[in-house]
Amino acid sequence: MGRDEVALPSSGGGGRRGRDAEPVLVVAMKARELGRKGIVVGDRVALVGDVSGQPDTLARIVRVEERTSMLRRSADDNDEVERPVVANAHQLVIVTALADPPPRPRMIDRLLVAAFDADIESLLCLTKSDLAPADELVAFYAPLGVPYLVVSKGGPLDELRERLTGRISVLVGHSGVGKSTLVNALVPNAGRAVSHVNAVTGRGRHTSTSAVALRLPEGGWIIDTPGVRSFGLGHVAVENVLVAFPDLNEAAVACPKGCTHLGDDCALDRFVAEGHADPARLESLRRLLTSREGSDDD
Ligand SMILES: Nc1nc2c(ncn2[C@@H]2O[C@H](COP(=O)(O)OP(=O)(O)OP(=O)(O)O)[C@@H](O)[C@H]2O)c(=O)[nH]1
Ligand SMILES: [Zn+2]
Repeated sequence: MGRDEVALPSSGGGGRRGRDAEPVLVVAMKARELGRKGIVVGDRVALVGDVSGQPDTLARIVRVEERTSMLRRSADDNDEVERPVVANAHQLVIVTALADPPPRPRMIDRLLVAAFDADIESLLCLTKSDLAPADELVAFYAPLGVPYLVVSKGGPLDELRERLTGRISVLVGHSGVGKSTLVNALVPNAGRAVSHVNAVTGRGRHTSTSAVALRLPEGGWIIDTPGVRSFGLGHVAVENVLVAFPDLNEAAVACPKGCTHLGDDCALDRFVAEGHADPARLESLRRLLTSREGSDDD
């Protein structure tokens, strides 16, 4: 049976001191009444029992509050069974090195699709700016309007901090991109504040994925997803990508039923040719739609 760590808001409630204080971490297990309902990192839960957080105490999770968002992935692109990754996140921070390792635009595209599908914001965090310029990558993503930040080891992080404060942010990035460097700079004492939360899915079975929630000193959480190396997108419907393109979405009513928006009979081509939308936007939309197919860890 899984045990989860739950952070209690520190006593003092809404007051300033309350917000800045360290939360109490309570070890809790899912109550039987919850049945098959899974609990994922970021979930807000109701506890009963011993919530003192003292060693060897155990509380029970009796309720999972309604989620404001759910970042999901599927095992692979042919699998339509979606698996929850993080609940209630506000943004997905895609950490990409500008060099060493080189950027992988297809992976970035796929992560953006997952964020669109979850209806959460994205932020491109471009690291290792001492090794390569950001211009090319930034230009590539400009039509999508995704905000970005350029950082380097030892450099200022004010802007990033500002975007993270008071929010729940999921950090994703491949090995070596500098994610740990970033996390250590953002959360001094990361070791102490670490909250290991096991993702429990489906029938109470543990997945191999475990995420780590770290509380930011300024308020807010960053959720590191070390086990999530790839994001299968088999569960993402075309419509869920298209809604992120309001400038094109309306024109799609003229498309044939079940249009993939990739073929010759797609109405979006004419819409753009007639000057109603930016061709670069359609190109980006199609790139994202295409990124959902094929191998997912490229
Ligand atoms: N030149 C340069 N090197 C950096 C920068 N940030 C991190 N590194 C180096 O890149 C290497 C990988 O950094 P990590 O922070 O461990 O990367 P990670 O993404 O956490 O990688 P994993 O731990 O494998 O998941 C280390 O040798 C860092 O010192 C940077 O801005 N510039
Ligand atoms: Zn179409």
